[in-house]
Amino acid sequence: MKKVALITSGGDGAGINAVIHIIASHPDINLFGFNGGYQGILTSEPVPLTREVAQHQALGGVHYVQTGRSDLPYTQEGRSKLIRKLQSEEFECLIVCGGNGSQRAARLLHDEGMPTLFIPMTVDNDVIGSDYSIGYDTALNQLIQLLYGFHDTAANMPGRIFLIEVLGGNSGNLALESTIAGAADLAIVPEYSTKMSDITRVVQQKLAKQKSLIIVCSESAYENKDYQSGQQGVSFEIAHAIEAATGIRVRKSIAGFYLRAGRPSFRDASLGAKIGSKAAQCILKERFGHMVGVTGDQIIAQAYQDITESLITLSAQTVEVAKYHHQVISEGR
Ligand SMILES: Nc1ncnc2c1ncn2[C@@H]1O[C@H](COP(=O)(O)OP(=O)(O)OP(=O)(O)O)[C@@H](O)[C@H]1O
Ligand SMILES: O=P(O)(O)OC[C@H]1O[C@](O)(CO)[C@@H](O)[C@@H]1O
Repeated sequence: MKKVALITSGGDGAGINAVIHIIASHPDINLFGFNGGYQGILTSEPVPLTREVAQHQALGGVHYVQTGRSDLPYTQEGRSKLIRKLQSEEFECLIVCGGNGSQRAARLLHDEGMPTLFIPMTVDNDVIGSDYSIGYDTALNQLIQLLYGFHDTAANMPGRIFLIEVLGGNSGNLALESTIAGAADLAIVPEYSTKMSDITRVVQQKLAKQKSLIIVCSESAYENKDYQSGQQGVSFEIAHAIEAATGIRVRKSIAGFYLRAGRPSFRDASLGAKIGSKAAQCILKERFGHMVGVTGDQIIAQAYQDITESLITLSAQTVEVAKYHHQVISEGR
């Protein structure tokens, strides 16, 4: 029997229960969850995640274990405390599910003596070395539902400008993908121009040809690139500039945290089950120090040392489509 600990860390992501359900159901794995991310390893009691506990909640929107953010793993002292605690309870491995920050911490812990496995889970879809992170597709599905509504009201009351700010951290993934799938008119993303003069110029060009506009902006689309993680409200600055340039009041909406929640989409549930299965295999083979992520349509266990720190980019094909339909501002840079 393998005694294994699991945390979720960073923001929540629909579909992670599908991962955990498969691992928890394995007869040779004794799985325990700590609530509250890394900090929870020190401050909470391990919760047994058995087949019985996991049953019927694989598609649930409430995680088997609660997630969290903490400063603990940033210091050597904090990491040593975590390792001592996990080793004193004879855990053979710690599974960390989270975004790229959690990924860094999982690797540090592994390098410092606590075997870890990492599973990408974030609506930002910006984990290094994985094409996909659990939760991303569900968030996009939530966004497209929202865009149905914007199209309807825009058609019912022409002449309006709608601006929707979305989560995504430093990545424009959510904003750009929802723009092209949701037939929005413009995406304002940190990877492309966020200069107010470019934005207002493109808005005016578009308004010369159409009555209403649906614009999606990423929460990090600040003109001066001065975005702090989790900060919201850039849409108010952008709206102000558009109003000054066009004289049209901008109808603003922030598509906030519900994007991270809800029942998983088919893609998240399906990839979740497959990632869970691959993670279980890694545990049984004691193949630790790996990320169980997605490359193309394959679930791959990749050794940490083979994951190169690289700039996370938007999908080239998405960018090509967005540029072709003038849905992203590439001029002015
Ligand atoms: N550079 C780092 N070194 C050590 N630990 C880190 C580092 N970055 C993040 N962590 C740990 O991982 C936790 C989660 O990181 P972070 O808040 O960046 O979210 P994330 O994993 O990137 O997920 P999300 O995409 O949902 O924000 C932090 O609270 C901290 O405990
Ligand atoms: O929930 P918090 O801690 O405010 O974090 C918000 C951040 O988390 C994310 O939702 C990722 O989980 C980012 O898109 C966002 O910037």
